[in-house]
Amino acid sequence: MAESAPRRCCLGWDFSTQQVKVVAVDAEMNVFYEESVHFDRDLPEFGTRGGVHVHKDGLTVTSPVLMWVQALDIILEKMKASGFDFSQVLALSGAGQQHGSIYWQAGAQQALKSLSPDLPLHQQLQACFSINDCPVWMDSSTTAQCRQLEAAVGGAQALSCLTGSRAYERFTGNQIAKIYQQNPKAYSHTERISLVSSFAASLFLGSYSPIDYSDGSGMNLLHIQDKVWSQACLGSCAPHLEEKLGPPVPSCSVVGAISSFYVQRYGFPPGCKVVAFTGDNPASLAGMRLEEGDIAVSLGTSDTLFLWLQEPMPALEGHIFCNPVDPQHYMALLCFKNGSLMREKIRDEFASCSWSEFSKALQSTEMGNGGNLGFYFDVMEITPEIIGRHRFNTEKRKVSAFPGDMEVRALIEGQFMAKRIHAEGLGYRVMSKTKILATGGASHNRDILQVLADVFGAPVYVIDTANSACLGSAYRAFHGLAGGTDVPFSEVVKLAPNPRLAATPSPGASQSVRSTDITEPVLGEKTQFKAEKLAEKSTPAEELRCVRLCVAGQGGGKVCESLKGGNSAGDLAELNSPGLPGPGEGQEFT
Ligand SMILES: Nc1ncnc2c1ncn2[C@@H]1O[C@H](COP(=O)(O)OP(=O)(O)O)[C@@H](O)[C@H]1O
Ligand SMILES: O=C(CO)[C@@H](O)[C@H](O)COP(=O)(O)O
Repeated sequence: MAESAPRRCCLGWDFSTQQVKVVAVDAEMNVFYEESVHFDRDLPEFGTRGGVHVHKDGLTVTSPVLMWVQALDIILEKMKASGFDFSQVLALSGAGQQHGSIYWQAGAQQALKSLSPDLPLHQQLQACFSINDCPVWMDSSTTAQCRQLEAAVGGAQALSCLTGSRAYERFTGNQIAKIYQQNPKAYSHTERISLVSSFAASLFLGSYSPIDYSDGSGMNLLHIQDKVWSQACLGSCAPHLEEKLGPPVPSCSVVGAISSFYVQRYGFPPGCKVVAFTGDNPASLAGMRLEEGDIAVSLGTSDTLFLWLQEPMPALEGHIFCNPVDPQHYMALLCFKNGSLMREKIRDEFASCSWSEFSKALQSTEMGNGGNLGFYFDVMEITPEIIGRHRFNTEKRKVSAFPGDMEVRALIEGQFMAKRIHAEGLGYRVMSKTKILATGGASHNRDILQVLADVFGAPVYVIDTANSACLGSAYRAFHGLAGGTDVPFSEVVKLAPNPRLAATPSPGASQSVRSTDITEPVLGEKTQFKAEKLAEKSTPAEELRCVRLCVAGQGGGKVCESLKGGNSAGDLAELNSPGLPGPGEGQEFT
């Protein structure tokens, strides 16, 4: 709740997959206010599940743009009703789910500039969008556009060297290309294309906000070293794209002052600054004050794993983004689509729809799950591209089910094992000083964090606010206010509370790695090699391929010659690329 004594602060927003959230942070870096609006629960008229619409083809996934606008109206009204003192807000920044795109219709800029304080935003912006249902990060319908883009720039590795990633279906350039090809009329009526982050910033600015370098790196369009749009990529995706995107800016830029709409309707000070919004994962990096050598694991709608990098080393798996708090540096990211919604499904099937029953199942089963392994991908996974549930018993035979509690442990161990193996594929090594920083909704669950500590063999830390994207956005607002690039981010947030230890590896974790061969793929060193070896001994060919895909992904492989050099994450591992399955049918989350 807001306090009555005036408290100068910055606001941090997060427009994530399932909700809009906000925190207020005071000058001593204390969080003193939090609020959220949940799309499914608070805006049922939009008919979303998990904040999205999954279309009949199982691949197309969208969210209604007006739902996001209305969610902002609701959360601002909630803040006002609680007595929140908007007059104390010095600056604000925010984050958005990455990759999603918003299409502003010709004339929308004018509507944004002339907002009346007498009406909520959603009533005034109804006619501002040429696409009402926006593609979001869960979409995997643009394989054809991905292949076109890679071919246009000389292949997947060449695209990765240029933009930090090979072509991914959810990346915005490929989504824009699909809109242009399938709905050219809507494309030509579009005067501006925003990411979810820059769209949200535009709502506060009352004018189009530029895209920041860090979230812009998730589009397959930005030259991540030169920090300009790649003409080759733009040209391959759609005509006149550069003018529809506008020039990208450093992530710590002040993009303007808040619109008079907020001054008059809510009492924000007219000088309140808007600092460029960025992607939710980059914002989380800021919120957790990640340092080189640490690894962050975000357990939100998606699961992501990210680290700070000094030098970009783009490969065929994972992503390199411009760093949101230091324009000279980068971050590496792996994204797993089957995150919280997959855990919710297993919870509902095997733990009576209850997180406490889910925790009991983890407590009642042994580390290593007696040698039973499971990989669960109810929707087409991103890392690696695979679908289905794949369980292997102690004899390494594929089985169709486990007893309930074992199923829960197999899911969580399998999810973290995949994360460790894919991180190692990018060159990351768990070392004695490694800290894992956990965030996102599932980081509330201590039993899940214990498995994370056991699988990585490293301590897990959390911050008090599980929403590190909001927190990072407030910190970034302070950074922008203090002068952005001229001031080290670490200096601005030095008063922020340190992360708290939440779990340490259980005694015997390393013991069980050595003592039983089946736990090695889950807990041990050289995991990929051993998992493959185990599987080769006893698993039929098709299942072996599945294990390989699960544990090894598609391989990081070659480093771009031009980018070779020091890498704080260690040397990039050469993986044997096992090849990928063709795109399969997606499934609806239910
Ligand atoms: N106690 C818990 N144990 C495991 N998962 C949880 C728990 N509480 C919340 N969650 C998960 O957190 C998810 C939301 O995480 P959050 O980081 O807020 O997502 P997003 O930012 O993508 O909207 C929910 O889908 C839910 O499954
Ligand atoms: O696609 C990615 C990252 O590449 C996702 O991580 C989205 O950014 C969605 O974030 P959450 O809503 O799950 O936090």
